[in-house]
Amino acid sequence: MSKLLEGTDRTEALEELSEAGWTVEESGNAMTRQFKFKTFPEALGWMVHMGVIAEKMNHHPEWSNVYNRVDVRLTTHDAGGLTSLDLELARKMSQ
Ligand SMILES: C[C@H](O)[C@H](O)[C@H]1CNC2=NC(N)=NC(=O)C2=N1
Repeated sequence: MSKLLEGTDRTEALEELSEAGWTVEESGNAMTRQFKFKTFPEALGWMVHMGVIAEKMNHHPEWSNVYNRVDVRLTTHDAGGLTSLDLELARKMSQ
């Protein structure tokens, strides 16, 4: 099971991801970002693409889609907070 992020590793990683548009929830246990696409098919295609990646990682986002928007929340349920898996998936989503 992945360990919770702590200390400077956590601080530096979350600073990097905040520059990529991610926001850490008040609890500190999850991070969120909204993705906007030109069309619904584009948003759906991105979800399918990221869904394959998430399944390969065995680490799955909490997400919702409205037309061309996808709202994503990342947290590691098994650990009860943010781990390196959340960072890895956030980086892949942010490419
Ligand atoms: C049994 C299975 O490995 C676990 O439930 C995996 C699946 N995907 C997961 N995704 C996320 N975000 N957190 C988890 O703890 C998690 N655990």
